[in-house]
Amino acid sequence: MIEAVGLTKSYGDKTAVQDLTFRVRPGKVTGFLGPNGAGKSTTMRMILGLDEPSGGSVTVAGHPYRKLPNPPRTVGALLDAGAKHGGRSARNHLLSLAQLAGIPASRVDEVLDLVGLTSVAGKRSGGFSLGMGQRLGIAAALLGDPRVLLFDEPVNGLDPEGIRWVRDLMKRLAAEGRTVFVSSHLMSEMALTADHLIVIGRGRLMADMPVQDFIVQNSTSFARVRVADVGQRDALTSLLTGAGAQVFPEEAGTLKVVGLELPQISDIAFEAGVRLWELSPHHASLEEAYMRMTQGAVDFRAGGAQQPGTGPAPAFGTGAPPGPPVPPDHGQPQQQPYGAQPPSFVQPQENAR
Ligand SMILES: Nc1ncnc2c1ncn2[C@@H]1O[C@H](COP(=O)(O)OP(=O)(O)OP(=O)(O)O)[C@@H](O)[C@H]1O
Repeated sequence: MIEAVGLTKSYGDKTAVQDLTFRVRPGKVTGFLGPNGAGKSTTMRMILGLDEPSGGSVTVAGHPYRKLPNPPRTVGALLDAGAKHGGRSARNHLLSLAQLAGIPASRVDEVLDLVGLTSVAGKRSGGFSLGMGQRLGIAAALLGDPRVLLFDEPVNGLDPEGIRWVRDLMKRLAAEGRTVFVSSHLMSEMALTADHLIVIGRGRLMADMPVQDFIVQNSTSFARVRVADVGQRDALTSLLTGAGAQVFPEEAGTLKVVGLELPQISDIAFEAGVRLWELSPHHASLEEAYMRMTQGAVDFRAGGAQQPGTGPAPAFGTGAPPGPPVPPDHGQPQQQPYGAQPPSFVQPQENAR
């Protein structure tokens, strides 16, 4: 179990993580979701004792990481698959980590086998593909056979086969009763992998619930309505709104209607003498719900087309409201802005077996 209480981290006047309280339970894959810059890596680093909280606390198996009696047996982590000595073979890389942690060398071959790297164990890891590098990072995380595992964006850059492999592995580890905490900015991936979701945006908790509940609460059904006479659109909007619907005009001239069944919309239009050219059912995807929930909580957006908090209000739906408008923050680097490379294995300098 991982438990955060009021966890906060500030860098100068920048608050990366704010008052996060959550529990990550064993026997489940818990997805840690948030857009770029939401504070996922910072949170993971605090869990692993690599960053000191500015406020609050976080414990793993009841202890702050640095006070764990036997860290590598308790927690394994993949933070950055690139953090390895490329000149070393995969086996030697793992052997050196095992030695530092007091883990028997025989475990190295076990984990190489587990991640499917046995046939390339003697090859320089510097020549590995992205997928092989991820597997090696995962092998390092598994070395101590820990009960708690953290993976930061483990499927980044992987091909579909690699993604599937990681997904199956996470599920298997959770089925063995381990605590599996995996970060991602992809809702679609987490919907397939995770049992439980913790969603953050701009460092704040936005959702903490089972995936199924998130789906039920956030996948919104709506109707798309096209009126024959554009001049009647506003009148129909008022009638539908009066009947309890939320109505949003769309760019194509259609109306998006939330909260009324299709026959109700049809009847209201019929009684008002409004001729419809389209009345169709639609379902917002989970990805859309997540985007809507975290809208305004995004530090970095591809193409720079939209600044944080300045996007359109949520078009419809039931997600949490977007955060308040926030000034752009393009001065910050996107990933691992700390200078030092985090280890792919949380080093047990003390108390190693
Ligand atoms: N050492 C630092 N100094 C200043 N600001 C930092 C530092 N580390 C992180 N930040 C800022 O804190 C915020 C959270 O960053 P973090 O890397 O934890 O987010 P993330 O959710 O992991 O994002 P990504 O998905 O892009 O990795 C960002 O605005 C980032 O710029």
